[in-house]
Amino acid sequence: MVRTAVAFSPGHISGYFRKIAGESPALTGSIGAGIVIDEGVLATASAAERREVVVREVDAGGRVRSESQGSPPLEYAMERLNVRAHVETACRLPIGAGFGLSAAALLASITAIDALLELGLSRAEIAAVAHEAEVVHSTGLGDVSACQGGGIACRETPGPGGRITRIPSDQEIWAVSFGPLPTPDVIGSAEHLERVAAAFPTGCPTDLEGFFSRSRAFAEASGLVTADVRSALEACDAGGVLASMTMLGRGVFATGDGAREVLAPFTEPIRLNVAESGFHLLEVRG
Ligand SMILES: Nc1ncnc2c1ncn2[C@@H]1O[C@H](COP(=O)(O)OP(=O)(O)OP(=O)(O)O)[C@@H](O)[C@H]1O
Ligand SMILES: CC(C)(CO)[C@@H](O)C(=O)[O-]
Repeated sequence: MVRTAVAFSPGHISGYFRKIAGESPALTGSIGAGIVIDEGVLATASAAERREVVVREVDAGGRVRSESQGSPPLEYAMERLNVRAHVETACRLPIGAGFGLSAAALLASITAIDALLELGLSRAEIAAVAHEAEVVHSTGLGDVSACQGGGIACRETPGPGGRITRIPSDQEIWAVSFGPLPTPDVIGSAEHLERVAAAFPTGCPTDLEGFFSRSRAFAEASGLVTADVRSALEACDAGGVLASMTMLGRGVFATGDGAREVLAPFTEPIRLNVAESGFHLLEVRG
């Protein structure tokens, strides 16, 4: 039997953020808040002579919807750790749509590689490598920090070692995705970042409602709302449903009575729960 290690990381819906530029990738990141979600990325690692990554999007029944080879941030992380492995990732949520899947893929894959090759990395070391890969590849700023634990996570200082407060919640979250909004296009643009910085709300939320109100105010002031997102937000407002835009994706997330019904005419809503915990190893076989 081929020896494999399997790990999971939750994804993260960012509600609002502000880039904090430091002198190195480790000191660069974002502050802000988001929801760590129970859907994310499952990574399976096995021994290989080369660095190989297979990325799969699967449906609820586990059937493969799309498959591609390679993941630049993940190959960067393997290079940084000076290891070679074959990694397969699987996710049910769409990639690039604001569910923080690049961070989840990194955290799950590095955790699996660490167990497979018995590298002895601590959680903080796994998060540090994942965060560096995100920053270097402009695929995320605060998602790795958030996915170290569960809840509604408010990042008060940048980086995975930063100060984070977490509020647990058993409220269902409903999300719709109209398509990707490439993260590098936004976090690599000085103009977007200036507007995002000016839109940043003060203080950490103390409950889900406070998180939604801050996220929505940010989305409106950020200039990032697209026409399709606007239509869904207006429908939520008309139905008295708390909602905001997934950062960074062309999508909307909502909560409370009627959220599913209000979003259903746009496209099939996805049901999510607030995650109880962060990335973790599931098993080592063989
Ligand atoms: N499931 C995955 N498995 C492996 N690599 C991934 C995965 N998801 C994303 N990546 C890598 O991250 C890169 C950038 O992804 P991107 O930031 O657009 O996606 P995302 O993290 O889902 O979106 P967002 O940051 O907006 O939430 C992809 O080109 C890919 O290389
Ligand atoms: C930049 C970002 C919105 C991309 O998902 C996220 O990493 C964050 O909140 O910092």
